[in-house]
Amino acid sequence: MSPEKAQQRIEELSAELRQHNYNYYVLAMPTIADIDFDHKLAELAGLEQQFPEYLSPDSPTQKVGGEVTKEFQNVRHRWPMLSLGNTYSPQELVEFDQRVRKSIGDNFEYVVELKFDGLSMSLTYKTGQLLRAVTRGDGVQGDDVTSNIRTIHNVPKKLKHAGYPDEFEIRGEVFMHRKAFERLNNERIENGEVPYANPRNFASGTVKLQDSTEVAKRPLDCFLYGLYTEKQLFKTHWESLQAVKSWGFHINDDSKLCKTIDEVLEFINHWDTERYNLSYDIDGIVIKVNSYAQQQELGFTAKSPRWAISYKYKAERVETELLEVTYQVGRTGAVTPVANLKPVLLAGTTVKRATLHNADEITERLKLHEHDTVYVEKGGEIIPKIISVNLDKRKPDAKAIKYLTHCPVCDTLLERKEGEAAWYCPNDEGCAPQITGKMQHFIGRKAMDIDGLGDETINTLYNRKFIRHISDIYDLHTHIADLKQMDRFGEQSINNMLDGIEKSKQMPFERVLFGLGIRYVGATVAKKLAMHFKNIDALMAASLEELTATDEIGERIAQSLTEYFSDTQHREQIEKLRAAGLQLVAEEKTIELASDKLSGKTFIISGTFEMSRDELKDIIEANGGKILSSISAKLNYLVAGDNMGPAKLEKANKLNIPIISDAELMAMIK
Ligand SMILES: NC(=O)c1ccc[n+]([C@@H]2O[C@H](COP(=O)([O-])OP(=O)(O)OC[C@H]3O[C@@H](n4cnc5c(N)ncnc54)[C@H](O)[C@@H]3O)[C@@H](O)[C@H]2O)c1
Ligand SMILES: [Zn+2]
Repeated sequence: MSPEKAQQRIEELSAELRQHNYNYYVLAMPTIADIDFDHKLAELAGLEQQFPEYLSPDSPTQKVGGEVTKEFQNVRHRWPMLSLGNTYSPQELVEFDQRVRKSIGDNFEYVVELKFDGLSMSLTYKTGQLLRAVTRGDGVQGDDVTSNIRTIHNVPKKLKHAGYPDEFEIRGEVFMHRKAFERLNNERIENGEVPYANPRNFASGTVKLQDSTEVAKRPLDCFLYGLYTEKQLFKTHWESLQAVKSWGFHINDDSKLCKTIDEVLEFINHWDTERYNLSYDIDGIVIKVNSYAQQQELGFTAKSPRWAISYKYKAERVETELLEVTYQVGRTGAVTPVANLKPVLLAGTTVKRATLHNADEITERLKLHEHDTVYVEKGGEIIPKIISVNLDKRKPDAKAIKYLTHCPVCDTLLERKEGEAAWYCPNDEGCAPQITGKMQHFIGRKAMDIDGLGDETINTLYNRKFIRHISDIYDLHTHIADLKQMDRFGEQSINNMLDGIEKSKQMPFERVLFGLGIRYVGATVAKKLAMHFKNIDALMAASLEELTATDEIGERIAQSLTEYFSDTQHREQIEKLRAAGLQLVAEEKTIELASDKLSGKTFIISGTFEMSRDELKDIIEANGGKILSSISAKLNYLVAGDNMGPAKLEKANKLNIPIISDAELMAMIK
């Protein structure tokens, strides 16, 4: 390769890899497979070695790929958080072993550990208490995400046993178990949100959330695997692992001491198949020289230690033919493309379909053509994914696949909102899968929970034209004679169904609100809205500003609500539900603590608490206190929770305003 060509390719690869780093670390939405990323990185490293004059100090080969964000306070790491060299080939592991032997001789051991597929976290403890949790960031500085990490059950907030140093840092991996991932991702799909591709991305996206009460709802776990102390306490990594375990840290028990590289390879072989039996994803094995003295002798490169390496498993990948792309319309009207494949065996199961997520996946990322030969991969995920197209096998006259312009069911022109990935069918009152989907959502367990009425019955009743709208469910009792004529619909089942429907009229307002299926209004949001606005009329009358001023309601939800309520058909539905006797007013919570103990006092509530801010506000007002809208000299108390903005804190300090916790507030009214 000529130097000009090399320089050009180096620049090209660097730019591309930087973009992938951003997608992966910052957005938690990577667009290429790890193995392809690693191949490109290896290609770049090779070129830089051959043409060192073009090696830039900020090349992706020289720096950890992540970055810090503006949303969190940035903290400098006491010890840089580096990456790990990696390989997919056993031969290269043998070469790694030879390099180590050349440097430190033959008298050493390895510790082999599972490589958990999550995001790395540095925890600092002082006098046995968790002081700080920081992401790796760019390796030099990370984001302070302490209040989010505090929600993780397996991260000790306070250590029980003595023996630990006064201050130390411990590093580990934060991850999400596959089961939790599936459950939460399905909820996202139900709420019309973009699902995450795998548990790693979900964990990574969660740790970066601004709201730790939301983080608390998404179960994360954490394995610790590295102790850092000012004074060296142990001679080996293995000893330190045993010690931190006795201090109360969650360490993984599958780690092993190995004397030879053959033992290491055996461990790798064992976990190649055994990993599918774990409840979480691993993407490889980490091999570390055990002795700290020998680690020091080996030292570091700019980006990773020379005393460790990771062996990464190739995700199982097969080639097959794309038969056709079909489309599903969900209850929110989102149109989801699905790739129908020529059946092929992959990781023990026959694969016939793969997710395509959205239009960009077809026309931008994969640029799919009719009858393309595609590579399908199944990582930890359940639903396989098309990784790329084998261009060599594309027929020259193959036509590019175009995304639909019209709804596959009702033929309405599809719409896409700015900044959103999905196309929607806007015909929500006339498009069959949207109508039945909405009714199925309404009767679902988390909404009206109607006994005796299931998804299949909804379909049948819809096809028989008994129900077209949610409100029609409450008219079913007028059709008993007709219902009895239906196949497999006996008197008993009809009675059960009507009983269930009657009972649902007592479901609280928040459930009804969730049941309406307004886009982005999940169960939690519905609860917040019900608590804040108290009844449907106040909610329907609320302006965008009033909505966004509500605890945890952002622009996107507010917009969706105003749009929903501006539709006359939706308003008619609500009136019918009201006439049927459903609960459209929140139950008044009796606040037993009511008193005048706070009368004449003013408060501002900031940050997140165990109870919602609205609940706290109600308690303050019920006891005679007043809520102010901004910090001024008139303010008596700032009630501060987790994650309060630094600006507010600074202002309160400047004005010398007492900052109290929710517990202190409760003590004031006792
Ligand atoms: N697909 C993409 O777009 C994309 C983009 C950037 C990076 N990546 C992937 O990420 C890799 C680079 O990421 P990286 O720099 O975090 O390196 P890495 O993931 O290859 O290895 C380092 C990390 O491993 C983790 N780890 C898990 N178990 C561990 C254990 N037992 N001991 C020590 N560390 C352990 C730690 O978080 C550590 O930071 C690339 O090789 C690539 O596969 C993919
Ligand atoms: Zn439609």
